Amino acid sequence: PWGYDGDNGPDQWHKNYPIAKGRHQSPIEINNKEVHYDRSLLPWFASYDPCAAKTILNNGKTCRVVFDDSFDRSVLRGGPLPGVYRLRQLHFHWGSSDDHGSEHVVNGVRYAGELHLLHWNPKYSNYLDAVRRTDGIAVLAIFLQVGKTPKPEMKRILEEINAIKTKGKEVPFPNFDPSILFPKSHDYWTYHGSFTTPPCEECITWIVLREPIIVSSDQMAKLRSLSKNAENEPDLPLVDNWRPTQPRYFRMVSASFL
Ligand SMILES: NS(=O)(=O)c1ccc(NC(=O)NCCCCO)cc1
Ligand SMILES: [Zn+2]
Repeated sequence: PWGYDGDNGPDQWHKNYPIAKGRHQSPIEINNKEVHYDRSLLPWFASYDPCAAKTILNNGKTCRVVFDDSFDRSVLRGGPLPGVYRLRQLHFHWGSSDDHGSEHVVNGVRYAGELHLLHWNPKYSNYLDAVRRTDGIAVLAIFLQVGKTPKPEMKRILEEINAIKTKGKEVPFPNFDPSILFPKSHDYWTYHGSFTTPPCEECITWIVLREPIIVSSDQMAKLRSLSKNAENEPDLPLVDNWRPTQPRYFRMVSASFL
């Protein structure tokens, strides 16, 4: 199966997922020189129900929090989106050290990690149908920057890490509103792209926040303490689960700010 190692890593994915060599792949480099300020872009809003949070799990590829998306309970709207999109899950990408780990890169800056909040368009009958549509999915991406004054709200997620150390572990994660993780500024870049892992479908409206959230080096170390193997297998650290940036081709990256 696909992974992030030499033999099954990003350069090999196209063998089983040809769209990985498509024209609308993610992540990408976001460079000020090539970004277009779009004053018609609206602010985005998240209205999340804390009771929609269900579980937190380790799937061997990332740490994921799953939400009830059986109705419009926790939604993202506004920004570049034509309507409301339902929150389905959030997960992280991180490096093996603090100097890299994000998927998007901003003016050459790599962050220690990246948080993705994945939402789908309820105009489609279910998530798997939305994945096949260019306007099916919206991902809100937030950079994790290592600093001295970490965001206390990250603690709740990192406290659960010990319970999901190995692949396949899943525990209840009730009463959590992920909007407490948001930075002050809602400034964002937006462009059309894809899943950053197989199946690499080009179904995502990306909303990448300009302002990172601050985490501590210890908090990043906590994420790196996860294992990609199952409980009874040799220990393999779950680190460097990020895809390198992909060609932008003829895509416009719009900015909501000057
Ligand atoms: N990192 S990312 O772009 O936010 C991302 C989110 C979900 C997924 N995968 C996913 O939802 N898979 C289940 C449905 C796949 C349909 O074939 C992959 C990458
Ligand atoms: Zn992701």
